[in-house]
Amino acid sequence: MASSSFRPSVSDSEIGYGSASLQSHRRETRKPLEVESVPSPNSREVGGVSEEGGVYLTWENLWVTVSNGKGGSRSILQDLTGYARPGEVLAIMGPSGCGKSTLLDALAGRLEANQSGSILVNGRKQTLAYGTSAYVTQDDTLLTTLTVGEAVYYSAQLQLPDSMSKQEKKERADMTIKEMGLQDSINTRIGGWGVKGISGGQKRRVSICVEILTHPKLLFLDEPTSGLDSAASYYVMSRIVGPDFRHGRTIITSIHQPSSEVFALFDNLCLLSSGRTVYFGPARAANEFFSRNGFPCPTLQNPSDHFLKTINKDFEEDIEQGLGGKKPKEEVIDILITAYKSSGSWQQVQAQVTEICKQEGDQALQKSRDHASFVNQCLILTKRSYVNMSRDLGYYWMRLGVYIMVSFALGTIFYDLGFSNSSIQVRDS
Ligand SMILES: Nc1ncnc2c1ncn2[C@@H]1O[C@H](COP(=O)(O)OP(=O)(O)OP(=O)(O)O)[C@@H](O)[C@H]1O
Repeated sequence: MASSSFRPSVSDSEIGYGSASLQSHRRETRKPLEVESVPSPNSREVGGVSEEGGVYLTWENLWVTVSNGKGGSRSILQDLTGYARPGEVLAIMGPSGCGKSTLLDALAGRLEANQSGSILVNGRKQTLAYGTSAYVTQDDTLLTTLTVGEAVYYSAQLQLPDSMSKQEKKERADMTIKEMGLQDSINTRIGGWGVKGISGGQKRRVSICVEILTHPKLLFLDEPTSGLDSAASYYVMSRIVGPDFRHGRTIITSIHQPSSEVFALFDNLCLLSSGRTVYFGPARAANEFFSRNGFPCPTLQNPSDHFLKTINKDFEEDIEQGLGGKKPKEEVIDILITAYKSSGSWQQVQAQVTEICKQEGDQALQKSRDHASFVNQCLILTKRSYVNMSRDLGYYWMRLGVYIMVSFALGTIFYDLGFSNSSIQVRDS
């Protein structure tokens, strides 16, 4: 699991996690989802159930509330319902501040804020076990002095169990590096402030490598393409959500402004505006939803740009609604939210959630995977820290300089002090 600075405090809600995979001996007998949905071009659906043995995540009536600083509260997420299935990629999109990261955090069980509603894993309220899920945060927290290979290999040693040999861990690290297309940069330093290293896109991929070493069934990605140009974004996203990588995995990603090529990689889309659902459903049907409600995407415009422009109320600009004339943004958003709540997409989402939850009977809790023992973790961290410090000359020499200065300052106090009481009193005065 990704490093997390906080843990959930949701004891009063129905929310719970667990790791679960569908028991293999019941796989053949599982009923297909009976919901008629637009088939996804990317998913590997078999009789309505896209992938087997994976993690189905559903959330219903999810609210997240924070204090508004004036003794009251403010809802960041309002009554969200949705699902994510194995072998599929769910993209969470919306204007800045609409609640994308909050939704991801809530689903991943990393939220401190008050939340209510139900989040179920394979139809059950359960806790995701170690190694079942991973969370790639928006910021890359990598040691800049290590090479790509070292960063991934040290992580493999920390995360993978002692029952795996060093060679097996190395192989897993190499395979993951290859999977993310980083084999040519394996010996290049990550680099950072003042030291040139790999590119921003490669850094994002290293961060992802580190998180997927345990082969998590559920992957959360927070803005995996932030700071990348459109070509790099496509390259990164096509690696992450490509057919080989997504197989059996449930991937949920928040994303700001995908190009049309990147957008085409998504199966489902959750479009948020001020914490409310504007649209949830097949990504390729979103255009039709906007057109049907009077906001067609202009020719040659990227659909995702059009969606975001239409529902972004940070900048006052009236929007043309078909023949209905221009409408203020607030009104446009309300029209779309109301239209979604009365659409077939909304009914399909509810039906899918119900169907997924119905299948819970045959889903066993997955055992928590092992990681390196405490002693091994201490040894690996010490070694990694030593490598890091010895390579970071500025940090190393600056510390050495400070220590020498402090020693000198303290030494002068005792220099030529003598051994008698009077000499100590003289120095004291
Ligand atoms: N702990 C908190 N306390 C108060 N407000 C919060 C808290 N967490 C999030 N918010 C607010 O909730 C809203 C949604 O935040 P969030 O980070 O989820 O948005 P986002 O869609 O991910 O934004 P961006 O795309 O810019 O990263 C923002 O207005 C933010 O200020």
